[in-house]
Formats: sequence, C-alpha cells, structure tokens
Amino acid sequence: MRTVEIAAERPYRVRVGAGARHELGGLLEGVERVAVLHPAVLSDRVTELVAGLDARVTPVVLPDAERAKTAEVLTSCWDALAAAGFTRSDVVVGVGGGATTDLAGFVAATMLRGIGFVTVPTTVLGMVDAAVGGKTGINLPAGKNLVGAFHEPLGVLCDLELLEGLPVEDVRAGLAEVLKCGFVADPEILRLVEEDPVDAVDVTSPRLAELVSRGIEVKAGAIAGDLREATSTGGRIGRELVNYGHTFGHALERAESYRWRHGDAVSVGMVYVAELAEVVGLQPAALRDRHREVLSALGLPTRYSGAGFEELLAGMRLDKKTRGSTLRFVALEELARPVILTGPEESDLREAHRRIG
Ligand SMILES: NC(=O)c1ccc[n+]([C@@H]2O[C@H](COP(=O)([O-])OP(=O)(O)OC[C@H]3O[C@@H](n4cnc5c(N)ncnc54)[C@H](O)[C@@H]3O)[C@@H](O)[C@H]2O)c1
Ligand SMILES: O=C(O)C(=O)C[C@@H](O)[C@H](O)[C@H](O)COP(=O)(O)O
Ligand SMILES: [Zn+2]
Repeated sequence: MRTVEIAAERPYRVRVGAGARHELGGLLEGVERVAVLHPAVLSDRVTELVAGLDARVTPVVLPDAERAKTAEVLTSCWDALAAAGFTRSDVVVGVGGGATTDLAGFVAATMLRGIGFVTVPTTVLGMVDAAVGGKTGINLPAGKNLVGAFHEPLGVLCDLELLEGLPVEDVRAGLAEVLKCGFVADPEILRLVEEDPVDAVDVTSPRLAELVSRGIEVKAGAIAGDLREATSTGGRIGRELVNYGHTFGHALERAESYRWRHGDAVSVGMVYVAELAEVVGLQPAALRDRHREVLSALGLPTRYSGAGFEELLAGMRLDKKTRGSTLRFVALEELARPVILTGPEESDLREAHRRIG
C-alpha cells in the first residue's frame, strides 16, 4: 500500500493499493450518519463496503456519469440528507468515478455550509485526479464545471481492486489524465506507456499501479500551496498545471452536450494545445508528434471535427483560466517545461483547430 500526503489546510492522505477500501471504517470512526453517493452499477460494491460500518448509512443512487453533475441531482441529494437528519458531524462518502465524486463533494461542501467528505474512487481517472484535491461541482448547459466549490476530502481510498470490471474505454480515458501528468511534469509516465501500452490498460498490472501512483504524485505536487488555483505568478505555475488540455477539452465536452468521456476530450485538448504551441513558435514539432503518438498508442482520440470553431471558441472563453476577454492556456515549451500562453491571436487558435480536424 502506498500513501501520498496532501498538504491541505487540513492535511489528508491518499491510500493507494489493493484492499484500501477496508480503511473506510477507520476514517469514519465516531461518525453517526453517513450518506454513500454512488451510481447504480456499484450498488453491490457499496453493500459490501458499508457492511461493517458502525454509522447509520443512507445510500443515495445517482444517475450515471455526467448526468449526476446537475443542479436537479444536487437538490435531490440535499433533500435526502435533510430527511436523514444530517448534522455537521456527519459525512458524505462518494463511491464512483469523477462525476460521482465531483457531485458528492459539492453536496458535502454545501450541506449545512460544509460537512465531512470521503472519496472512494472506482475509476482510473477518479483515483489519479478527481477524488484528490477538493475541486467539486456540477456542469451547466452553458459550460463544464461552471458551479462548484473547493472542499477537500478527509481522506481518499484508491483501491485498485475496485477497477476490476471497469470498461477498457474508461481505463483509457483515465490514462489520458495520467499522460497529461507525464507531459507537464513526469516524463517517466510517457515512457511507461510507450514501452507497453497493452500492459498499461490492464488494471491488474504493476505498470498500471505505478502509473496511478505517479499521476497522484503529480497532482499532489500541483495543488500543494495552491489549493484554490490562485497563483500562477511569474515563472511558477501552480495548480493550473493539471489543467493542461482542458481549455479545448471542456469546450469540446460542452459542444457534445457532455456525451464524450472527459478523458477522451482532454486527449484531443492536449493535441489542440500542442498544435497551438507549435503554431505560435513555442514548442518543437517533435513534441507535438509525441502527443499524437502516445495518445494513439492507447487508442485515445487525437482528432475532432464535430463542432465548428466559433462554438468551440465560445466554450473556451468560459474556461476558468480566462481573465476578462484574454484566453490563457497551459502550454509546453519543452517536455515537462510548462508555461502560461496568454492571449494567443484568434488566427492561431483557428489554425490549431484546422490542424486537429
Ligand atoms: N474534481 C477534479 O479535480 C476532477 C479531475 C478530473 C476529472 N473530473 C471530472 O470527473 C469526471 C470524469 O470522471 P470519470 O472518467 O471517472 O467518469 P465517470 O464518473 O462518468 O465514470 C465513468 C463510467 O464508469 C462507471 N464506473 C465507475 N466505476 C466503475 C467500476 N469500478 N466498474 C464499472 N463501471 C464503473 C460509471 O458508472 C460511468 O459510467 C468528469 O465530470 C470530470 O469533469 C474532476
Ligand atoms: O484539479 C485540478 O485543478 C484540475 O484542473 C484537474 C482537471 O483534470 C479536472 O478536470 C478539473 O475538474 C478541471 O477543473 P476546471 O476548474 O477546469 O473546471
Ligand atoms: Zn480533467
């Protein structure tokens, strides 16, 4: 079992390894009521998970995937917790992928103005990214994650055994976020995938376990000292580092009405910003090519010709890194040398779009 320490206001631990789920009872010691939010596909897992808990458990079944991240679902969760008599010492547990833990975290952040929250991620993406770091929220039709709060969990249990049964498409999508960490900070991640992409998507392989741990380490480093994504100053990039590929990725998700997997959209988003960085003369072409090659090796998408440029540009303007009418991208000048690319010309944005089509 590995442990990654998160240096939050109230520090917490990410436990990674087979059997980590059995530590849930310890995290909830002395807690009277627990709401376990999860998608229907995990109902049996949740029954097993809560069997030994001392607390009174309120299970709340959420709609699947992005359909959980809506204001209607949020309201129904508030009602369920109120009906169960929740108090400030009670806890919300999110068991599922990133969509589940984003919604569960926002329920915890807002109920009674903030109660405890634990994440038990069951997707690769949840483990390496969504369940760690306290970004919680919902989507609006107008844009991805437009409403939310920063609310750190009390603990994160990444039990690799819970990945068994996860569709391979979702394993790949999660690895897009891991490759993101490889490009911005840890090139060994890229090497591990390039060496054996088939082994990388095998959820029982030591390679996948290594990739998950490395992804979490990069995320922990990015959020340390910048939990609220407030400081990318001078040469230092704070938490925005792990938003690489998301400016275009989120615009794509919005254009596709959230029917794309998030990781797939981030995959295309990384190619977009790699093209953009090359168009503006920031990044060598070989690095752009490496994006396409390693993402394709995993079977991830690298092209998109759905929505038109104007619609995607409108989506990118809603990105949280945007300041006023100035778009800001996390881009690379070299592998693992990220910079903020501020206010690129519209003609360059358009050319990068043409190149991924
Ligand atoms: N808060 C953050 O920092 C952060 C970081 C990255 C992504 N996200 C968000 O996470 C979401 C994407 O997360 P995701 O890729 O995990 O998708 P997801 O939560 O939609 O899960 C993908 C699918 O896998 C199913 N599933 C989950 N665990 C399973 C298991 N063990 N076995 C079988 N099926 C299982 C789910 O029901 C769903 O259908 C997006 O909304 C994205 O915006 C948030
Ligand atoms: O934790 C972060 O910070 C990230 O940006 C991680 C992203 O992978 C994640 O998709 C996050 O939800 C994006 O946040 P947003 O602020 O761009 O909505
Ligand atoms: Zn993401």
